[in-house]
Amino acid sequence: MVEITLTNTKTRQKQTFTPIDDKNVRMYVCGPTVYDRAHLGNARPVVVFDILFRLLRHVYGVDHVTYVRNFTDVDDKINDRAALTGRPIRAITDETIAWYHDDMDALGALRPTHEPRATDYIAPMIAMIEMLINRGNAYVAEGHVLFDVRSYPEYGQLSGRSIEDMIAGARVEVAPFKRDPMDFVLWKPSGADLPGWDSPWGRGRPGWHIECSAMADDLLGTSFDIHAGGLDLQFPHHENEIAQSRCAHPHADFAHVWLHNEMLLVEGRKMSKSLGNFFTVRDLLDRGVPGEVIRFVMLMTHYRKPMDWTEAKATEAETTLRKWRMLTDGVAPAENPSPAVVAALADDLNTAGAIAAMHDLARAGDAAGLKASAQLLGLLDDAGGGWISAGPDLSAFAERMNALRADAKRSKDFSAVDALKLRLSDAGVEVRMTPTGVELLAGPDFNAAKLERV
Ligand SMILES: Nc1ncnc2c1ncn2[C@@H]1O[C@H](COP(=O)(O)OP(=O)(O)OP(=O)(O)O)[C@@H](O)[C@H]1O
Ligand SMILES: [Zn+2]
Repeated sequence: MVEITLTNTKTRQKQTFTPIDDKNVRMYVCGPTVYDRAHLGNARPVVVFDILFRLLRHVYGVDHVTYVRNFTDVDDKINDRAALTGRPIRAITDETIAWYHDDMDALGALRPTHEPRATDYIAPMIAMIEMLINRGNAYVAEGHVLFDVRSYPEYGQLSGRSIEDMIAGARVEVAPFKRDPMDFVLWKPSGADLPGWDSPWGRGRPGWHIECSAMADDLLGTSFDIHAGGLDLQFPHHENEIAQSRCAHPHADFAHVWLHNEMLLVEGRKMSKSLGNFFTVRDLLDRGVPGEVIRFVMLMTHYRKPMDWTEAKATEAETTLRKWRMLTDGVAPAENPSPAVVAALADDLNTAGAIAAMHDLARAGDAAGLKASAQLLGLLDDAGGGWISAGPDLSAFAERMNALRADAKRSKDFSAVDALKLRLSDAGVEVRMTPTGVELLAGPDFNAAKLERV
């Protein structure tokens, strides 16, 4: 069996991955808060952990991996959006979830096994909060229920900070009813104009952190293998999830391995909705950047390193994919992906290493091996609609060439034909004259940017 190593944020070490139950490997990834289109930064964890999902399915079997990624469909950002637009909350969340599916499908991400909506899990959240109150880890104050961080001595271990450091470093809301500034909300009261559910503490709604704890517990159990998300969630979100789940189930250990992807940056800063420095996945797709290219660009950087989106990377990705498509067109994939590619992925998801190994396969002319390996990474998939085809559409250029040739035959001046031929071949397009007309073919040096200027 392939040995997988992963960098566990909890231990700060690269460790051999050993599932609790190799017949059911379980992973949870924090999903989006659904009030707006996903930006390119939001797509990074989706693509990165899709690779992990695919690798686990490859190693343990397609039916032996359970992947849960939630939708946070109750949140004050959603309430604000509803108030601003006058639209019903459910219309906003349904529409955003449909967009999310469209956009992430376009990136070739497999749908997780379960995609729970937080609002379908209010009862388990209330049950967990009651448990925390009963065990002395939470208290009721002014219609709120708060988690008492001082009741959990291990609080801060995931991010490796003391409570004092965290107070100093975080902009915590110091509500008068909190015993400690780090205490966080499990439940809060809802006025008549806000979504709310009946609870032992009156009509209200859950805090964000308890949502993930309750959904993970319900769908994966109290101890499971992997919990993942963006690095921006490590503190406080994941720290709080651990505190809630470990206190509610003291004999279980919640997630064994914690994985965090680094951020997608724009000029050195995290791409984020709040900073306003974002563009959406849909913006790129609508501009004609294929989802496969976006996916490839994400995979060019290791998930634990920050990355930028650049046009140069997109061009490099597109050129490589075209080359590989041409090489593998009509070729059946090998039975197994190349061991070098699998080994790179198994080494803490070294996707850049996997790409390098695929370049080696391409150079060696192993088209079947390349195709099987690329498909393990969700690339060169025959099914993907709107993805890069085997070659560019050159029909307009062929027409232009045929028209010029017809003119030239009459005028006996072939200079315009020759000039076009030269520009096409400079863009990597082979020009073949046949008795029935001209045939154009993108060669291995095909360059889309140059073709645009022909
Ligand atoms: N710039 C980024 N790079 C990588 N991952 C990101 C980035 N921004 C958000 N994420 C991740 O996207 C996922 C969805 O998170 P969420 O819907 O809460 O986004 P968000 O935090 O609201 O976005 P923003 O920070 O822009 O408001 C999380 O796993 C989060 O870590
Ligand atoms: Zn979460």
